[in-house]
Amino acid sequence: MIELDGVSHRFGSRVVLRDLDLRLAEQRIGVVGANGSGKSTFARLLNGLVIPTEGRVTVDGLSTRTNGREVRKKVGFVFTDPDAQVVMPTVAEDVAFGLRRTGLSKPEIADRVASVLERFGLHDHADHPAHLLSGGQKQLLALAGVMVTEPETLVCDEPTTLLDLRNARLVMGMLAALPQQVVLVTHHLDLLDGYERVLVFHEGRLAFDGPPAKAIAAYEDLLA
Ligand SMILES: Nc1ncnc2c1ncn2[C@@H]1O[C@H](COP(=O)(O)OP(=O)(O)OP(=O)(O)O)[C@@H](O)[C@H]1O
Repeated sequence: MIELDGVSHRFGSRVVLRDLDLRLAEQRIGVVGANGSGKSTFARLLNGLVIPTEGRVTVDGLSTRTNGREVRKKVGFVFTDPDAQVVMPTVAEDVAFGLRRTGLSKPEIADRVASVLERFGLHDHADHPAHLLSGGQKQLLALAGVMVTEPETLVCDEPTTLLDLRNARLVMGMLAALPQQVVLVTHHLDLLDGYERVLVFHEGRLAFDGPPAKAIAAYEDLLA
């Protein structure tokens, strides 16, 4: 369970998020809002990539400020651009990278990597250079690299923005099938169909918090 208590965040003198008190318990949570409304900053608070200048974020009681490493084991993060995340020469090595400090043996790592590559449809590419994958395959690889660490929550910051329709569907299909909690930041409101809860940000404030249809109506009102 991720909780935010009295959270505000500023970059320099600029307040980009204000007064957030939230408990994120639902399995599928969407995050929408205009450019610059604070969505990415909010997403990054959830696993300690950003530490709030006021208040605290905890994951199962662990503070992102003091327990960043433990928190990041529980909360995985997928960036918009997989090139920010894909770091090793081959597909299999890249997935194994996330397991390097887990104390797992080499055969255990190889097993886990093989099963994740199979699940994400990348098993035929295990020894291929990661940089030669298509955009959609790279995003799947980034997702596989996070999922191999078995996080309880996956935070995705516009993971389909750079993808064509086919690849976006592929990635969304994989996300939809995950048993884990997913927090999805997106500008594509149709992706939030079936989500339990949608947070609408506006100028750094939480302007609406509720089911998708009402959230989308609230978002449209804000933009009108
Ligand atoms: N590292 C940073 N240093 C300074 N200002 C930042 C930094 N990151 C974000 N900001 C500012 O914080 C505000 C919120 O940015 P954020 O990226 O959270 O918004 P967003 O809703 O995700 O936007 P978009 O939809 O364009 O991705 C913006 O005004 C942005 O310029």
